[in-house]
Amino acid sequence: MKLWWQLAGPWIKQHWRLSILALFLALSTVFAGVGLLTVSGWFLTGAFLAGSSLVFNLFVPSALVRGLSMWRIASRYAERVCGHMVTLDLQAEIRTGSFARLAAFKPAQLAQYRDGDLLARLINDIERLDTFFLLIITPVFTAVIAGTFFSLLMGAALPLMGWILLVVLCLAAGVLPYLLARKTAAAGLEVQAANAELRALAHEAIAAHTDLLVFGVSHLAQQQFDQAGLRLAKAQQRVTQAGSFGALIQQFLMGALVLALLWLGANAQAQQELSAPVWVGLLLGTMGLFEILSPIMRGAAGLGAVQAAAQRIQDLTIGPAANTQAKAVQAQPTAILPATGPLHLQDVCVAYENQPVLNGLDLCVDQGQRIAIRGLSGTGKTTLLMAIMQVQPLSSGTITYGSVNLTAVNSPLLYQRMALLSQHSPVFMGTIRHNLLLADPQASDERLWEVLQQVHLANHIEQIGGLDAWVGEGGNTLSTGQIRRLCLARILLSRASVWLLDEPTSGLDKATADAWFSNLQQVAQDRTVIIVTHASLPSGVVDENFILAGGRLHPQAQQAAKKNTA
Ligand SMILES: Nc1ncnc2c1ncn2[C@@H]1O[C@H](COP(=O)(O)OP(=O)(O)OP(=O)(O)O)[C@@H](O)[C@H]1O
Repeated sequence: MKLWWQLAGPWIKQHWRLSILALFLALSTVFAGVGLLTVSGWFLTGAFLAGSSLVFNLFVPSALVRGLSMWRIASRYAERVCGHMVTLDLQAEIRTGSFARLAAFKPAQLAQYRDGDLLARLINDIERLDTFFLLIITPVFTAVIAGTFFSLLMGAALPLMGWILLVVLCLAAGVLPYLLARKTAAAGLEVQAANAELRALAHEAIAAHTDLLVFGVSHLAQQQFDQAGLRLAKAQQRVTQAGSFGALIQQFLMGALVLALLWLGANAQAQQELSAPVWVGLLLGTMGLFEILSPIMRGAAGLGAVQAAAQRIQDLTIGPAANTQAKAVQAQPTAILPATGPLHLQDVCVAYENQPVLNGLDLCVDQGQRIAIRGLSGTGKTTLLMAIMQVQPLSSGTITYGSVNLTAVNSPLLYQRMALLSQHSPVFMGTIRHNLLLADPQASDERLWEVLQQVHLANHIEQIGGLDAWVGEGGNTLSTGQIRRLCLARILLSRASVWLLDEPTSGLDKATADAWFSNLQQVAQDRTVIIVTHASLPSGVVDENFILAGGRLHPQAQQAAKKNTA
């Protein structure tokens, strides 16, 4: 409950009128239903007895039956609409809030989670939370109010019957669901975890589908999937079995209650303490109350899963990773970053799990200068670019741009000044135009065609239908080299003053790569460009070459650079 409230509380406080309306409409539906059965029982018995000489007013009960049935229909409809508005809006609020917090994570924080698990948290777990309002809060609220009211009514007719009804309702709507919730807590946890595992495995298997086929190991992925599916099925079975057993006991209780009321009522009627129409009416009304009880049992059986889901969402949004992010955001001063200036790295150290990768690295790049960084695989070239983008935190040292320390600059401003083409820059599902406008939403079509020309992709885009040509998920209608060129075109559109290009021409043939590099000076104009590459560059593309080795940059003569990469 506490976990759920932490997630749902802010929305409910903001929309308390709608939430209370939903609860009262549920209560109104129960009152109409129970009232309808009570009056019907009273009416039918009274009408029957009227035929055998008892005087009975037929007009009032028949009008009540019609009125209550109309009330029940209208109230049920309004309750469904309102209840679903609450749960769906609440779900949307939690989902968008969680996504926004997740979007602010740095890649290293996101890397702590499997993609499929993140999806499971944002979809399955948030969906699971709706059970709490619909199957716990609403029926318990109605059971408490309608149950107390009806017990008082019953007690007014015959006190013992009222007490028995109250005790049985407490057992059926309180004690039994509580015990069931405790019994299914562990299995509920398992259901959510197994669901997440299944999603993660499916996600990974789809991503690695070709390799799994080529290596002939798809059966291993299948086995893992089967095991997770079996684990989920077993956990769900445990929840269902416990839930069914709980429902059975509840039915027994209800049956025993009906028998007790029949017996007590028959005695009271024989002793003329209770009229027959009132007795039958109250009995049927009691049976109408049972309508509230079955959702409570379903809700109680799913409470463990709700608890687990709320915990998993909390771990993501206010857990350690999110806290680090929140602290970083709080601590972020809003220094103004100049549009141009020298980029200066001083004594920069970066380590992964205490393993140093960059170790006292120094670099100074003037505005408009273009440099290339080479080095053996794994020496830390990507890490260096990530450190400049403030994506990878420094263990020590400083990075300044125009004399402003980058740690003092908030991310949106930093990303206006610096653009990164990473090794895994993605193409998003959508059109070519959609993918390009991400870098500059105001860019005209002429400008888009211009950058496509610069990356030697314009002809192909014309052939596939122009800027509105659709590229599939991850750009799967394009070749690897075409995807890379589209990402390059996106960078060329960026108005940032510093371009950080990690293996910009990977996947391109040498002629296209050379042509692109040769054009770089013209397209980059007065931007600072740092290129991480293993390729040999045509002469004059960069002003300086460096080798990254031992965690530091070492200047390299142009000629030596060519030999090194040849
Ligand atoms: N998130 C991470 N957690 C732990 N170690 C990491 C992480 N990212 C990178 N490393 C390690 O840091 C080292 C430098 O990685 P980096 O990707 O910066 O190398 P690189 O020089 O760009 O390599 P390549 O030329 O192959 O792209 C590698 O040994 C790598 O295993």
